[in-house]
Amino acid sequence: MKHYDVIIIGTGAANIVADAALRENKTVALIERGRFGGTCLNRGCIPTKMLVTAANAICEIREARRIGVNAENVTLDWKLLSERLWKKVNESEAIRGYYDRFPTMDTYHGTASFSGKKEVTISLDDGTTTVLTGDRIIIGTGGRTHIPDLPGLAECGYVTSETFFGKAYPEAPYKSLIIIGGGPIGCEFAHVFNAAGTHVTIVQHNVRLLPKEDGDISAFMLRQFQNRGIDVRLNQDTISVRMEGNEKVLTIHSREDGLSAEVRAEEILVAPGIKPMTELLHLENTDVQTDQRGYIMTNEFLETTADGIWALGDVNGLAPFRHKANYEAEIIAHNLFSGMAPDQWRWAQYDTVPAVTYTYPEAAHVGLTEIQAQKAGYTTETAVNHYSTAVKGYALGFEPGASDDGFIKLVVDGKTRHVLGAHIVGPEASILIQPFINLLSCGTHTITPLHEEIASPTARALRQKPLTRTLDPRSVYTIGETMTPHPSLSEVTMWTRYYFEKK
Ligand SMILES: Cc1cc2nc3c(=O)[nH]c(=O)nc-3n(C[C@H](O)[C@H](O)[C@H](O)COP(=O)(O)OP(=O)(O)OC[C@H]3O[C@@H](n4cnc5c(N)ncnc54)[C@H](O)[C@@H]3O)c2cc1C
Ligand SMILES: NC(=O)c1ccc[n+]([C@@H]2O[C@H](COP(=O)([O-])OP(=O)(O)OC[C@H]3O[C@@H](n4cnc5c(N)ncnc54)[C@H](O)[C@@H]3O)[C@@H](O)[C@H]2O)c1
Repeated sequence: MKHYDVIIIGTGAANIVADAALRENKTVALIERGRFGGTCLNRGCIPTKMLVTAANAICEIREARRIGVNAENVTLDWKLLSERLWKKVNESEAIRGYYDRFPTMDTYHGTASFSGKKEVTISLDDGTTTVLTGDRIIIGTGGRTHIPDLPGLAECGYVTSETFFGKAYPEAPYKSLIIIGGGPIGCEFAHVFNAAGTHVTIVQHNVRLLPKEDGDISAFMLRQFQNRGIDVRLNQDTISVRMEGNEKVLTIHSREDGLSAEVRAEEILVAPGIKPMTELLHLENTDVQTDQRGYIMTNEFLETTADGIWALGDVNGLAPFRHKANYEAEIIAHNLFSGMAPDQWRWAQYDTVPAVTYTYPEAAHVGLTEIQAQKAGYTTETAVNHYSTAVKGYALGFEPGASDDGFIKLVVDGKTRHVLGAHIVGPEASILIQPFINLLSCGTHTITPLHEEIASPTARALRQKPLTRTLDPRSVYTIGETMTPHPSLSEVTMWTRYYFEKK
């Protein structure tokens, strides 16, 4: 049985912790059951944004007519786009080789599960098993698509974001596509395939598209989708799927008027949310506790209920975004492997996690919605400003009062006039949101305990002090520690700290 200073399960954002441990010359075991690099690179943010960027260009070129630019026959070269996409995704093949160069690291390709409190058994891909122990164990196993229990779905076949960026990747855009789920995955895929000429139908359970966005933004996005010919069915129960010839037929049931209907397409993409990858871990052999939904509970230091085990990213159920997973990984790396004394430790705050949906146009937000702010007891004021009011917005073709004239909605505390939340819908919302993320992230923060019952002796002591931290807006370190929506162009400007530190 081999012993390590650090065992890391999952090679998404947890690789950041691996890098920090290696810099401290720790012995590290890195375990991955799928492709090295995790969801973001292999089947998430990166390949979707390769597709979205091409789809954006199609929409922009078509709309440029209104500012006097005519281009005929705008078509999508799916083959070229796909070649570029897979070239990027296949960078994952180099990741394991990169880590294998470190004498203090062993990489394992297989499925990890706990066989003891600090003991991990790996079912390796070659059919053998191996058992490891570790002083510190980091769980970064992510999540995967939650498949609804829908009669006929398995028999008729379907794709998920995982299989789409795998065996089911199509040789050409579908002729027609049903998308189950109107969240970020459903809406981004709808945008891509609509731009590619596919007839897209979204079947959404919620009464809104993108229900995690401000209500006005959801309504705006619905209008844009409908104007571009996407068939959006809101407030629906999915009942069953059957084949009719080569078509998949989905029966739906309106939750509003009780009427049933059928939608049909060549393929069905299932995107109704994710569930945590915890079931293979056999956490019952540890002291790691999960919540009712199966997510690993973590505190503000990413400690779990088990001594010496940390968890980060999608598996803890707190804002499933890559920038949030990176932020958490950097906190663990800083606290465990930078040689900092506990009073220099960092802790996670989740009130400034930004979110961007990369549709056309983009939707971005940080902080509270108006309703959330009112529920939190604020007397709110809002300010709305449309793209058409700015010279650049008008130059881009937005006319006052037009149905596609995007906007920013600021939610402000009526008493202090502090910004509580910013919500933007329109071109490059992912970039326009960044100043508000920086604004809300800067200043002096006092530790906010999360899951107070999860408390190592150090965490308890730091909470009692209580620890404070000042993020000076001018400091490159503050810039580096402020979240940047992944993968927005703001990363070019916001990742300066990495270049400064020559990482
Ligand atoms: C289609 C799609 C688009 C997305 N787009 C964006 C976006 O634009 N912006 C954004 O911020 N977020 C986006 N996300 C979300 C983002 O990808 C995730 O939040 C992020 O990748 C989570 O990182 P992680 O490190 O927690 O987990 P992951 O990157 O999922 O890594 C976990 C790894 O652990 C491995 N693993 C699991 N169980 C075991 C085990 N028992 N043993 C060994 N290995 C195991 C898995 O194979 C996986 O490789 C998107 C997600 C999807 C699906
Ligand atoms: N740009 C980004 O940052 C980005 C992009 C894609 C995904 N992600 C992340 O990945 C995660 C998964 O994305 P997602 O869009 O699948 O999840 P989601 O949970 O945000 O949205 C899923 C939607 O599906 C609907 N739904 C659930 N069950 C349904 C059913 N049976 N029939 C019809 N509709 C149903 C829900 O009402 C919900 O609005 C999200 O948490 C998201 O944060 C982020």
